[in-house]
Formats: sequence, C-alpha cells, structure tokens
Amino acid sequence: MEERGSPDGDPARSLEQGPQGQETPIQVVLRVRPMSTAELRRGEQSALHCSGTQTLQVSPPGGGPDVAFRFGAVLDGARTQEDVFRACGVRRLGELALRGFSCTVFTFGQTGSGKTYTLTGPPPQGEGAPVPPSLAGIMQRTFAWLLDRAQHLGAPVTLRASYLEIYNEQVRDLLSVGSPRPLAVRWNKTRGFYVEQLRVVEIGGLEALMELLQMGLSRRRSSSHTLNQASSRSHALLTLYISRPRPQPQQMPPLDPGEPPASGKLCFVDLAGSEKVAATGSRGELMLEANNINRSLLALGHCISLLLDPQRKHNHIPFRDSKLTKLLADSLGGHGVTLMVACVSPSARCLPETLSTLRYASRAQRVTTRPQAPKSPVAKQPPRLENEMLQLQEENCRLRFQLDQMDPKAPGLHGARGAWAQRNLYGMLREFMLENERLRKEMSQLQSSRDLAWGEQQVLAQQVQELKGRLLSACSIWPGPAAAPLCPYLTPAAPCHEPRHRGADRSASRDADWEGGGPLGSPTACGAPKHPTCAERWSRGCKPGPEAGGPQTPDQQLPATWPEPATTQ
Ligand SMILES: Nc1ncnc2c1ncn2[C@@H]1O[C@H](COP(=O)(O)OP(=O)(O)OP(=O)(O)O)[C@@H](O)[C@H]1O
Repeated sequence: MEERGSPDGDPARSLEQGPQGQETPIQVVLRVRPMSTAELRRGEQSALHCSGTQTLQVSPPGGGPDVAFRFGAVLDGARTQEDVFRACGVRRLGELALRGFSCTVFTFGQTGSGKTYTLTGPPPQGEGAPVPPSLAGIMQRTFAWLLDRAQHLGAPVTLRASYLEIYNEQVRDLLSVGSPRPLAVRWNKTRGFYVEQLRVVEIGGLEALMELLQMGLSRRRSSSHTLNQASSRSHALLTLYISRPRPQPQQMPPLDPGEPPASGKLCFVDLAGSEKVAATGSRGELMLEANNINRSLLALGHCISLLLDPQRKHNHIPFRDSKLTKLLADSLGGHGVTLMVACVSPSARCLPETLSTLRYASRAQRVTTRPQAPKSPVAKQPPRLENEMLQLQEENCRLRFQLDQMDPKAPGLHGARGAWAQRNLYGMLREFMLENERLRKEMSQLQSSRDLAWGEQQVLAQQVQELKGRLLSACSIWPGPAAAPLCPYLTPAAPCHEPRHRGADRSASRDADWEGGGPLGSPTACGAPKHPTCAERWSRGCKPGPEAGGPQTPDQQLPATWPEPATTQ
C-alpha cells in the first residue's frame, strides 16, 4: 500500500514561513471493515463498494442511484492493519510532532464499526494477553516507529504520555495512581483547554509505552450490547508529549509546574461510537452512556458544521459545549495537524448510520486548521522583556556556576546532605530572584508616586508665591497709617475680632483656601474693604484687641522682614 504524505504538501515547511501558518484541511481516511460473523450469519448484504483508492460507492438496498463519496483514502475490508497504518500517513504526523507540531489522529463512526480495532487492534483475548503483532493497530505501530526514530536522531528525545477517558461527561485519568476521580477541564491563554492534575508519565522505552497502553485499555469503560461484544463506553485520548532540547539560550523552564515543556504532541483519540438505542437495545446505565456519547458527538458535529461556515469561522464556535469539544478544540479549529479515520460497517442494515458517518466525514475534510509549531516562551515576549529575561538567565547561569564552584567537601555539604543543601540553595536562589524582581517593580512604583508628589509640591509652591504677591499688593494699596502692616487679620490663625462675624469668617476662610485666603489669612473675608466694621475701625486707626489675636507682645507681631507697604498718593 502506498505510504501517504502530509496533506497538501508539508505544513511544517509552509508554517515555518509565517506566524499564522497556512490553512491545511483535516485529512480524512475511510475504512470499511469486513462483514462480521454475525452480519454474515444474518445474511446481510453489503451496501458499499470501493471504486479506486479514494472513492466509495453507496448502493441503496431498495435500488435507486448510487451515491459516491471521495476521501483522502478509502480502504476496504481486505486491507491489513499495516496497510491502514501506511495509508493514513501516520509516520508523517510523527515527523511533524518531532518538529514541534501538535498532531491528532482520531477515529469515529457508528458503534461496532472498527474504531478501537483500527487504533489498538482487537480486544485482548485474555488478561494481559498482548495483541498479535500483525493485528496491532495504528497506535502500537506509531509507538514502535517513533521510538525507533527517536533513537536515530542526533539529539535526545524525551517522551511522556497521558491517557484519559471522557465517561458520562466526566474526565477520568486512566493512568491515575489509585481509582480515577473526575478531573476538571480548564483553559488558559498559553495552553488552551487542558485537564487539571492529569498524570503525565515519562516513557523509558517501547515496552513501558505498550504497558501503559494496555493499562489504560483495561481501565477504560466498556460493555456488551447487541452490536458489539466489547463496546467502548467512553471517548479515550492518549497523548504523547515529545520534547527535544531547544537551542540555547531560549531554553526556559515551563512557567506552570503542571505544564509539559513546549514540545510536539501526538494525540490518539478513540471516540465512542454513535448508537441508536433501539438498535443496540441499551437500557439503564447503557442507555445513559449512549445518551452522553450521542450528545457529545452531536456537539462535535455542530462545531464542525460551524467551522465550515466562512462567516462563522472567526466567530464563536461552541467548543465549551462538551468536554470532548473542549479537548479537541485545537485539533479542529486551532493550530494542529489532524487526521480522522472514519470507520463504517459494510452491512446494508447499518446504512442510515453509515450515511451519517460519511456525511460527517465529508464535512470534516472541508475544515481547515493553521498548523503551527509552538514558539519558545521567550519568542512571544516584547524585545525589552526578552532582554531582561536573557539577563536574568545569564544571572541565573552565573549563580549556578558559583554554586557549582562551592567545595562539595565543605563541612555539611557532602553526600545526600550536600545534594539536599544544593537543591535548597537553588530553591532559595530562585526565590531571591523572584523577590528581587518584585522589589524592582515596587521600587519603580514608588519612584513614580514620588515624581507625582514632587510635581504637586511644585504647583503648590508656585500658588503660595502668587498668593503672597497678591497679599502684598492688597496691603500696599491700603490707604492707612504707617502702622497698617501690623494688620492682624493677615496672620495665620487670626479670627475676626468682631464676635458676630466669627462664624461667617470661619466658613469664608474655608472657601477662600483656593481664592487667595488660606494659610496667610483672608483679606477678602475679613479685610477692610469688604468688612464694614473692620474697615471703620481700620480707617480710625483702631488696632484689634487681644480677643482678635491682635498683637499683645512684640513676639506676636509680624516678622521684622515684613515688607514696608508702598505709600499711596
Ligand atoms: N478491520 C477489521 N477486521 C477484522 N475485525 C474487525 C475489523 N474492524 C473491527 N473488527 C471487529 O469488529 C468488532 C467491533 O470493532 P470495534 O470494537 O473496534 O468497534 P468500535 O467502533 O470501536 O465500537 P464501539 O464504538 O462500540 O466501541 C470487534 O470484534 C473487532 O475485532
């Protein structure tokens, strides 16, 4: 069977040219399984005919015109597991994942149509019995290829894996230590949708990865119904995180401790099969499961339809409607490279469901994504921040170097204690650096507040000067005796000496703060021209009495530097 390449050329090459990546359609391969023993026993007829490698003819049993569907590849029941692996071009996806792309392979179709068989082979024939190599599915073949490929690459490759299922709209960790409990699906800007507290296991080799797959498969929910003896009752997602060292100095630790380092991803999704409850005879728990499966598949179909609408593509796509659509959001509408394997039964009895799968698949292959290799966290920062980060990294390296220079034989720094101390020192250093950063921010905030206060102070000082000037000119034009500068009403706390004016004087003085009164007293409030009583007294040369705060002793008089008023004509 011909090995398929990536869709429409090489997304990796085209995407490395631009920030947004090139629109790439989702690839769809159709697999028609052979007639099952039960279908043959019932004497059912095949309604499907593969004409060529890309076209499927559907012949309705009651006559009528054939309907043709075209896909990236069409594989009939005679195709082996190896044929399917090659035809799907999964190695190409593996290469892209090694280059940092996020790739997804998912199978979908009616219950019993061969989705799990395509991904992982037939159900195990006994406890712990491995799948015979010839029947191994796409997943085992990809694992073997990937680990072999990783060994032949120049740089080391780190493989980690997570495995989860969505059962009755709850996410469960298939690799959890102890019994799985529901996990939350969250969203953030850097990671998109992700499962909180999902266990991610580092993979030592092929054997470990195969064991992990078996463990997940054995924990996944399955039940028997009329159309499938071992029907999966959940959607299962196995993700491989592929990390390769980045060129220095951009290598940065992940920002979130739970977040895998920026790397390529290869995700295998085995969707639970759609089912007509009447056909499968599901009751009770089986029916509840079927309803949940159908609902989430409906949400997926709805998102796909909306993604196809050019008007809606950039608007709201309801990925939040189900856990499944949240976790497939990037594969469907984001930056992933996606392959869908649609599985169908050839039986005419299944034709309504088969037609529905074929339509679903036809729509899906018109959906496009913009595959994009993840950027390093540094590359996303503006240049100034980038520089600062580089400086901090250098500082970090220098400090690490200094730490490494410390004599490991120094008292208290050897053996396990030494390692412990060093770990702690690194931790402390990290904390100091964070504290340093925090203090730097605080200092710059304080500096700006100080600058602000200084500006205000300048304005106030200027106003004080102006007021003094106005005050002086008010005094200088006053036609009084030479002793006029001793005016007590111009002293800071001088209340009006006329008791009936005191209340008015206080409020006027408050209002006058920005009108020329304030700290130097208020000639407008109590000054002679507007204050008949004071004016009269003033003109008679009356000096205020002691109750008015008038001068009693020489100390209480205005300062000697008080300028002499100019004499008026
Ligand atoms: N290509 C194939 N060749 C031989 N047997 C197959 C093939 N595809 C599927 N089968 C068999 O058909 C049965 C149903 O397959 P499978 O369990 O993979 O279906 P499914 O689509 O995953 O169903 P469900 O959605 O109910 O989980 C299994 O017994 C499987 O071994």
